[in-house]
Amino acid sequence: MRSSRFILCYPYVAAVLAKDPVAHLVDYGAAKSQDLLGVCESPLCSNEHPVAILEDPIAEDRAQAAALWPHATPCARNGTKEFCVYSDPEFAGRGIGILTSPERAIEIAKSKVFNDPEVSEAIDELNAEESPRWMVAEVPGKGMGLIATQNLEMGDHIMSTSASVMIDYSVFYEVTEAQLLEMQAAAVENLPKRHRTAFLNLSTHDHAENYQTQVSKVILTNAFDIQDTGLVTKKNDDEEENFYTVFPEISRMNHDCRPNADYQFDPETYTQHVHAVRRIAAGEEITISYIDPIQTQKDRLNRLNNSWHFPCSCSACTQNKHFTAASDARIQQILELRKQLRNWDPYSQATPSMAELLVSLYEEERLWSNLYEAYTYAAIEYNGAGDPWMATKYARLAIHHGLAVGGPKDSDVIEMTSLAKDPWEHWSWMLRTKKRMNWGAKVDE
Ligand SMILES: C[S@@+](CC[C@H](N)C(=O)[O-])C[C@H]1O[C@@H](n2cnc3c(N)ncnc32)[C@H](O)[C@@H]1O
Repeated sequence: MRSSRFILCYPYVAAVLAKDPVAHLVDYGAAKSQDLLGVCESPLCSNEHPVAILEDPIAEDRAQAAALWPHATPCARNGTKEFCVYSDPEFAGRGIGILTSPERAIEIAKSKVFNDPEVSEAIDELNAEESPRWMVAEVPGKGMGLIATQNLEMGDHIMSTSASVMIDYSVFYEVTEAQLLEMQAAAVENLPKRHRTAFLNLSTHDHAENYQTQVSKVILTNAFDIQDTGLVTKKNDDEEENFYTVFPEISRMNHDCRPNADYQFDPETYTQHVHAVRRIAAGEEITISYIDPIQTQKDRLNRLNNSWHFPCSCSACTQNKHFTAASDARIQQILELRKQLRNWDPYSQATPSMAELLVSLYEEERLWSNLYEAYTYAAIEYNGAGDPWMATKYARLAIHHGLAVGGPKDSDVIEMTSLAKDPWEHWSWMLRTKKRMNWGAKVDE
């Protein structure tokens, strides 16, 4: 399962796309009121008014969070909800700024990554401001981009970096635009100079009139959507747990509908990792996809144009109409096959041959980032039909490719590791046959 996604719009206007996780999908078995106090104008934003603090339901959290973070201002408040900028200029050797509630700031400050020196030193080492594997250079028609400086193989590590600024989604719903601008700018100001410069050098897509707008446009043009990673505890289903996050070096990568690299966020280290998803030659541009690539050319172009405001010029978007029609037909068939393979009703038409076809369609479409999903479908389908050896072959391929894309904690990688270890003990063993033959029902009778 993907834990982060590149997006352009702020959450309240973004339609966030996620890739297609396989194993856990197998079904077997606005904006609110803006009634705000000014940024830190309220006595409740300061610890200097003990009477007000005693009467304030979140005073205790605010004081505790302020004690745990080197910087804990400015803040903005909406009724009983409050959000502040929590900055640690020493985090991972280059600093971080997080816009969130006092309660979540406490939880984050107490997490292992902020307390275990071994974890923080490890991130410090990973943080890639320079690398022998890539360099930043101008790419015609795209601004700056990342170029491979050596040949890379599928699965090769390209870079890992910790975040500059992380914005709790709730902030977007609860604070005014003016407050958001002020808080974002403060988070960037609190970064150490080198890191701040890397952030401010990023593309704003178009002209920015002042510093606050520049910071805001950098965030809009370069943020990743960190989703469902368990970074913070959700108290109920309505609560957001996503963070809008900038990783400056990684944000230099331009879009391609058939990219040669992919990224994954590790919540235990607050680090985003990038790996090659196919062989990349020295001198080639390193690219990622900003959108779900399993869409027809027209839908991809619309999505990039509407959300990102640039015309897609990648080879899959600019090939002639005959190749485009053939590619779109493959995409349509991929979508249809996935539907069948996900269906565990006795009347599903899914077979191992269908899964084989899915694998070859992903290959023809050069969907290297998604290929492990097709391998996962194939492994489950073969196992469901009682062929443990072909199931193991595809499980191993899924692990190999899935590690580069989703990492070791990806749900499909975990599922395939368990299948490869013992296909006969895996939940999918003979499942398709059992369903078709209604074996479970006979046993129950
Ligand atoms: C995250 S930034 C990528 C790095 C950026 N090119 C730079 O100069 O820092 C995203 C912006 O890069 C440009 N961009 C990315 N991929 C592109 C592509 N395939 N074609 C044209 N422009 C692209 C667009 O301006 C987009 O808003």
